[in-house]
Amino acid sequence: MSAATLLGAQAPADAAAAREVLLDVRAISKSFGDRVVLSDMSMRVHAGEVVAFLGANGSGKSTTLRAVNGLIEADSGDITIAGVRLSEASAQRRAEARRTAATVFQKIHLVQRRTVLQNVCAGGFARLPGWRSIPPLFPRSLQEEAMVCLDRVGLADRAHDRAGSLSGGQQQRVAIARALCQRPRMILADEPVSALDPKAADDVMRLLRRLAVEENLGVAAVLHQPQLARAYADRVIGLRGGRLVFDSSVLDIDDVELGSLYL
Ligand SMILES: Nc1ncnc2c1ncn2[C@@H]1O[C@H](COP(=O)(O)OP(=O)(O)OP(=O)(O)O)[C@@H](O)[C@H]1O
Repeated sequence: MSAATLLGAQAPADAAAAREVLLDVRAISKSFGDRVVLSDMSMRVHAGEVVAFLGANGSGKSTTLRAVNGLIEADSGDITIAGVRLSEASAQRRAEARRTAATVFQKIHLVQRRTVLQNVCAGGFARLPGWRSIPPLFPRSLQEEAMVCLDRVGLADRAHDRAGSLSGGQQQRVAIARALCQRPRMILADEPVSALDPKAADDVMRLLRRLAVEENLGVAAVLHQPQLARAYADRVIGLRGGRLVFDSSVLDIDDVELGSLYL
């Protein structure tokens, strides 16, 4: 039995169809100069599911997530986040919608000399317009909320330690707590486990799956390990050369198809 099955059965595709759509990407394309890196890419993320992006280096996985979180803008196509169609929304509505999708990166970017709690509070502060840097003191209510977020990732007992004293896997869980402090509906994780050892990678993936199953968050994670997708995702999106190759329930896809992405 896979770890994901223990945490909650991986949903068949028709179950996902009945859930709320948190992210709807329709036919987006993106070029850098004359280089097309994403063509007609479409995908959805539903509440309560983990979607894994797989594909060789340069296949467009991160570009898709960046078009969602606003680090880049797609050249064409449509993105709807939490019911807000970005192309038709005001700049303020677009920013609000994008804040419902918190991003976690491979490079963890905690302020190492600050405490774990202060780093998590920064996620709550990021909800405020005009936020730039971590202030020395956070309001008590925000500290309490940050403690709850740390508890959700199993690190409340490390709240007052310096972030730099934690292991890589623990720091990634703190980064996820910081993302939770933004009160997202969805977590976009761009290679969240690529820098971690196998045990820490499992811990982080198990946490993301638990947040989906128990808290109804949507999770979209770029992964380089097909076996982690198989263990922890409900759906797998395969990309090759900026094009969607498949979008399947993990129950319907075999190792040959997964492996073919890397040929
Ligand atoms: N800002 C940019 N300017 C120019 N080219 C870019 C830019 N961002 C990405 N690219 C190119 O777009 C292509 C797709 O990149 P992307 O990061 O989406 O791939 P990926 O599937 O996430 O790959 P990897 O697994 O290596 O991270 C790559 O060839 C990359 O070099």
